[in-house]
This record gives sequence, structure tokens and C-alpha cells, in this order.
Amino acid sequence: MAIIKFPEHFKWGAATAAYQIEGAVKEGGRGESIWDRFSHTPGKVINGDNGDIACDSYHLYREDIALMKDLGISVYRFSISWPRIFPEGIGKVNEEGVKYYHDFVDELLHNGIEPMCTLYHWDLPQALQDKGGWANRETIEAFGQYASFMFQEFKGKISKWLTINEPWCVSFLSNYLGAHAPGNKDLQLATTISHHLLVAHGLAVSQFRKIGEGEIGFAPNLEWLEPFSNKEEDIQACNRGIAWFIEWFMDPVFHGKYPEFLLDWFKDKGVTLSIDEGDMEQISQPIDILGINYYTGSVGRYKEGEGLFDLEPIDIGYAKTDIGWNIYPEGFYKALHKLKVQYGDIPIYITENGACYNDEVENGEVKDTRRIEYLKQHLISLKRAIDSGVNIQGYLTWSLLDNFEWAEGYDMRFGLIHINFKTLARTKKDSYFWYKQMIGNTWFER
Ligand SMILES: N=NNCCOCCOc1ccc(-c2cn(C[C@@H]3NC[C@@H](O)[C@H]3O)nn2)cc1
Repeated sequence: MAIIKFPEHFKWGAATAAYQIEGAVKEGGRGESIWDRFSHTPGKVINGDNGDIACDSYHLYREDIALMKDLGISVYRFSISWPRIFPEGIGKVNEEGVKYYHDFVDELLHNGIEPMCTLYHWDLPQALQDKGGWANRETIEAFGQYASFMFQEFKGKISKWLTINEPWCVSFLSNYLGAHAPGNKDLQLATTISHHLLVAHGLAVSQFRKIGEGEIGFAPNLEWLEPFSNKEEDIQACNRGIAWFIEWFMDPVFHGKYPEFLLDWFKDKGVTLSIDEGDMEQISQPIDILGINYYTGSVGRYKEGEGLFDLEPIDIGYAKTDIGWNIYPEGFYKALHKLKVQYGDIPIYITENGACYNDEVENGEVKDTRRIEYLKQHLISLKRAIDSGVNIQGYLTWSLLDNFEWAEGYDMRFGLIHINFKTLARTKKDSYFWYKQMIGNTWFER
């Protein structure tokens, strides 16, 4: 059997997000978010699920942190509910919300767990959406004020910050494909939003340089696309599909410009970018860390007129998780290798990787052996990337807890810990025990 061993300094963690676990949406002075509005709109979320209660981590966070300590993680990625701090998005601060996060972060630190804080994990204050949301450049300024407040308020407690989680999901999934809040289906709008998100990221970084302490970055998600054949048309189609996730967001941050071939492609679709003077300089300020979220990949081939990029994803029989995503660990390595080639040695944290398996509790146990296999396969790819020179500093699995999986609701479970959403009981899954042993050893047996 092979031993897969990680560097001694390697950081192991787990990740969650505010709207997916907190609940208490009308408590503690919190304002409405776009996900409150979207999830309560009939037809938007499977089973009509919403985040009103979720895992009730707002009230149960001490229990969750005790589980993290038992698990042995050294870093925990969470997000701030922007409308808990600024109920209207800007202006009056909600002191109850500020205190909640101080109490939460203090509990993490007291338990020797390093906080990694995502400022924006999709729960935009509805009051800002009512004024156009991310399509309105005023939201960029509002995000800058929110970020500046948080950097000042948590200086000395939080030293790893991520500005925007998965800007592809916030822009294209939510405003072109329409699958997430606010549910628009407009390519020009989505592309404009993608630019405003990057400008907002850059504004937060510039504020961090004045106010903050520690490291800052952002967390794009990547989906790999493997060409069906070595035909140039298949290769180019897959390159377009990959660039939609990688180059579209990474080139502006690391190279100060959008990928020309995608700009041209969008222009042929009647979509243009309105770039203000100074935007690209703002976006491309150096960052300290890069979060990478990877779940899946597909095989793709050229098909004229198919989708946005003349690209047809085809099912060649890869095994899938319970949410229907291909299990494709090879794509994880290929994506990470591509990042090193194109963007150099920025310290990378895998800020999300995990699998949806909807195993239930039986006799007090959850035998999620498929999740353990998924983690093993992807950690093998990760170790290959590390050994080939990719500067990976840590791995945070998605997710610590089963939680509200956005439009898929609560049926889709990604946690190491099972949540009974009726009783809120937490049950450690077999994958929890496997991850705990692997963290303790810094290796696992294949
Ligand atoms: N890709 N093209 N799709 C074509 C059309 O598909 C429509 C649906 O698409 C997608 C694509 C991606 C996702 C997704 C979900 N997560 C998991 C969350 N990450 C942040 C954290 O909160 C986790 O809950 N990451 N990515 C969902 C749906």
C-alpha cells in the first residue's frame, strides 16, 4: 500500500459560510440578504428550503468549535454575514452583529484554531440589491466600507482574509445562468458584475494595506474541462470553458488585464466591459494568498452553437457524487499545475474541496465511505501538485457540517458532520474520523 504524506507545516482545515450554517436570520439585528429573499421565492430552492434555521450555528457555534478542536484542524474558514454588520449594507453598524463575531472568533482562538475569514460569501444585503446590487458601482464602495470596518475591528484576531468567494458563481451562475440569487439571466449584466466584483476585491485589498494585518486574497472556483479528442476544435472549446472560471478572474488580478480571446468572444455575443480609469490597477494589486475551490471536471468537445462557448460537456461514464458532479481528481492536479504555470508561486490554500454524499445516520453512525474515497483521490492529486512544485500551504475541506447547499437545499450533504435538520443533532461521520486520523498523522494509507 502507498503512503501519501504531506509536509509537516501543512495546514489542515474545514470550511463553511454564514448563510449556509448560521440561521437566526431575524435575530441579533441582522438585516435581510438576497438569499433570504431568493430562498423565500417559490420555485428557487429545492423543497422550498431556506436558511432561516440551517444548522443554527448562530446559537450552537461553541458546540461546532468543540467538534473542530476534536477533529484537530488548525484553521477554520467561515464567512461574515454582511447584513449582520451593516443591516442596510452601509451606514449604521449593528453592534450585536459585531459582538457575535467577536465572541465567535474569540472562541476559535481560545481553542487554538486560526480563523480564515471570507468577507463575501454571497449574502449581499437586500438593501443594496434594491439599488442594483453588484451591477451598481456604489456597491463596490459599500463593500470597501464594510471590508475596512472589519479589518479595523478584527485587527489582531483575524489575519487571513478572503475578499470574494467564487466570483464566477456570484456573477455568471447568479446573473447569467440564473441558478443562484438574485437569479438574473443576462450575460451583459453578469459580465459587468464580474468586473465590479474584481474592482471591489481590489478596493478591499487597498484598504487592507492601509488598515489590516496579515494576509489577503480571494477564492475563485475552478472546473476542469478535458478535451474529448486531440482535435484542435475540442481543445480550444475546452480552453474557453476553463478560462471562464480561471483566466477571466485570475488574469485581471495577476496580470492587470482580461484574457483577450474571451473579451473578443464576449464581444461577438454583443457583450462589452465598461472599465473605468484605474479599475485594472485597483484589481491587480498584489495579493498574499490565493484560495482555490475545486469539486469536479468534465470531458468537453466542440459543438457549434452549444452553450456560451460552442462547448458540449459529454458524459463518458465518470462516477458521480450524489449531486451529479463527476468525480475527476485528475482535473484538480491539472488546474493547480496550470495556476503555477500561469500565475507563479502565490501561496495557495485549497479553500473548498469535498463531495456530496447523502448518507444518513444508522445506529448512530454515518458510513460515508464514498466521501473518504473522494477525499483520498483528491488528496493524492493535491500531493502530486505539491511534489511538482505548486505552492500549496493548506487544505480546507468543504464542509465541516452538512448545510444549506444553496438552490439544492438541505438534501445535498457535503459535511464531515451529519446534521439532523429537525433536531439539529450533530453526528460525526466515518469521514470525520478518517480526516481526524489523517490530520494527526499528516499522511494516509492508499
Ligand atoms: N458549470 N457550469 N454549469 C452549467 C449550468 O449548471 C448550473 C449549476 O452550475 C453550478 C456550478 C457550480 C456550483 C457550485 C456549488 N459549489 C459548492 C459551494 N461552493 C461555495 C460553498 O458555498 C459551496 O456550497 N461550488 N460550485 C453550483 C452550480
